Amino acid sequence: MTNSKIIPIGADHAGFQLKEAIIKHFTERGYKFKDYGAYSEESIDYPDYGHPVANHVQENEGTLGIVICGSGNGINMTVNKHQGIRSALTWTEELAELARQHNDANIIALPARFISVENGIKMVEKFLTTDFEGGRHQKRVNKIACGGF
Ligand SMILES: O=C(CO)[C@H](O)[C@H](O)[C@H](O)COP(=O)(O)O
Repeated sequence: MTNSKIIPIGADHAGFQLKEAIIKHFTERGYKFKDYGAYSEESIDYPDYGHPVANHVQENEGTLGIVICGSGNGINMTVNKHQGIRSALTWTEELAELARQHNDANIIALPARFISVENGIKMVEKFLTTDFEGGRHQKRVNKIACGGF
């Protein structure tokens, strides 16, 4: 993915600080974001910030998104309810890379309370710069959509 596409990002209060750090780091490197909030550490509900990111990815083919909450699970579950969204919860760079290479993930979900900011940034870097490998993985990804049931 080039850094010309707008990257939708959303987090709950637990992910707010990591979201801000990611936006700062990558904006300085020429990436552009659509920040769907949250905009502070005031307690709010993660689905309200995950759904807009999923909508953005659905409406903009080829876009990759970022969602963050405390464990990563709640907001990951939220975005995966959307048709065509394949969101991967990751906590290592290799998992972020594999999510793109093997699963063609279009959203990365980060567990802010269990990773460092540095690790979060490294995972996002891998996620945004790794391509789907296709080949044997394409037919498996096609089967995720449950079209055969
Ligand atoms: O959705 C979650 C759990 O799957 C996230 O980790 C939330 O950030 C967490 O539940 C928020 O917890 P809090 O006690 O309300 O800060």
